[in-house]
Amino acid sequence: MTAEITIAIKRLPNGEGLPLPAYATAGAAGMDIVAAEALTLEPGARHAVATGFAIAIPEGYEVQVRPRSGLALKNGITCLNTPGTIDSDYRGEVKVILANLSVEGFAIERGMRIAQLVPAPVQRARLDEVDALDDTDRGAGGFGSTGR
Ligand SMILES: O=c1ccn([C@H]2C[C@H](O)[C@@H](COP(=O)(O)OP(=O)(O)OP(=O)(O)O)O2)c(=O)[nH]1
Ligand SMILES: [Mg+2]
Repeated sequence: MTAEITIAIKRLPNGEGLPLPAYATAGAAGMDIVAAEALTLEPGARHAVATGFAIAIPEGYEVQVRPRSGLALKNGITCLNTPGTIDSDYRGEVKVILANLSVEGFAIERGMRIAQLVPAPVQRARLDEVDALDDTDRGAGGFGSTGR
């Protein structure tokens, strides 16, 4: 059993009767979250899907909203902004920005598991503005500069 953090969760009126996010298996990295609304996502469309809950993440952590591979592979449904970032100071409803990359419409049902939440520690940084950066072998080479 790895260390756990505690995240406060508040069920919103539109989340009444829905399961809260939960791990599907003992070793799951993500808690599955369900849709709090029903809609059909047309090909190429996107929608911020309601989840019916809000959370308060401890300072020093974020929660990532990640797609489910089954929906991606079978239906072309993904999180457009993956991984979505839930800030520790956000108190609004968690939403899942789903996009349909397939050529068929996809029906999202209320209660359907649409994404997963993965908490992660956050490393913040202070910027130190300088006139010159140190030299490296790579230098400014990037974007395929080392070949295929
Ligand atoms: O998949 C997501 C991504 C974000 N959010 C919420 C929580 C997050 O804390 C807030 C802001 O997200 P982000 O910083 O990614 O978006 P932004 O476009 O930079 O908005 P803002 O100006 O509000 O920071 O929106 C979600 O509910 N789901
Ligand atoms: Mg932001």
